[in-house]
Amino acid sequence: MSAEVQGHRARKRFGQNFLRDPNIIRRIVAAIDPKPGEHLVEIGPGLGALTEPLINAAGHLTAIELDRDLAARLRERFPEERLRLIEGDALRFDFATLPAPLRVVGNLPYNVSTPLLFHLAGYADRIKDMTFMLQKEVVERMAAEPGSAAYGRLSVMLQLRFAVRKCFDVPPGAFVPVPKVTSSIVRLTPLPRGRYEVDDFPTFARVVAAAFNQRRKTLRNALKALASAEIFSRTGIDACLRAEMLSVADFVRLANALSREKPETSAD
Ligand SMILES: C[S@@+](CC[C@H](N)C(=O)[O-])C[C@H]1O[C@@H](n2cnc3c(N)ncnc32)[C@H](O)[C@@H]1O
Repeated sequence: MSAEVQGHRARKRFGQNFLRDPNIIRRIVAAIDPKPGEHLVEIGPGLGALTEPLINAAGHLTAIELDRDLAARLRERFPEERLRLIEGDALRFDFATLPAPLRVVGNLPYNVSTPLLFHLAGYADRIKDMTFMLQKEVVERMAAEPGSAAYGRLSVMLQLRFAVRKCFDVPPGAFVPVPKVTSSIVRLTPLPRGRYEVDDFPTFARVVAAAFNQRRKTLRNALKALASAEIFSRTGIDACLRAEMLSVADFVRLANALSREKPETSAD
């Protein structure tokens, strides 16, 4: 049976685990360090454990909540001039409609955390930073370096645009209902413009996905359908390596060589 928290029945399908440990809440808010006048947006405010101290520090907050009951409660609790509440799915929300630079925060619903991170990565230009609580294992994959077992598609796709830093772990007992796994706080800060120049993003995404889809294979085999031997020799990337040995810069080089090789599509 699902747990009842402050008169609300926690919904598993919305990934609801509410923070209840005041020390952890204080540490998260201190890690975010909100300043008056900053544009903060919280994803999944829930019962407002982070929302209230964030509003107190920043003066105003935008929040996106999918659960109608929780949205109604938040509307009752906070006046509109303090909380702009958007009732809807953060996965479909156009973050370009909010003022930049944005500081994005949240104890994310774990069931949609990866697609949410990919969605938000598309707005990196408008983001000052993002501070999230996620499953520890996901945070380790986000921050992983080449050569480690945790390094994969998520690491490369996020590190293309952000510096990723794990802040601290949060034990299951800090939440109600108590989750099965440990969580971590992670900070993502957009990299300076021009750090990596990707010619064609879909090609980059395709190469990274294909390389890690068969991560035990060599690049030659995993990318058989995409990259010729000539591409490897031109980029100086050893085709006998596995994907996990390639840095983000290597993937960018490989993808750019491939997109430049594509036949020009004629206009007529
Ligand atoms: C892990 S709970 C965190 C709640 C609260 N921030 C806390 O720390 O106690 C995740 C919250 O995200 C909401 N949520 C789930 N999926 C969502 C989505 N796609 N868009 C926006 N909010 C979502 C849930 O209803 C829930 O309130």
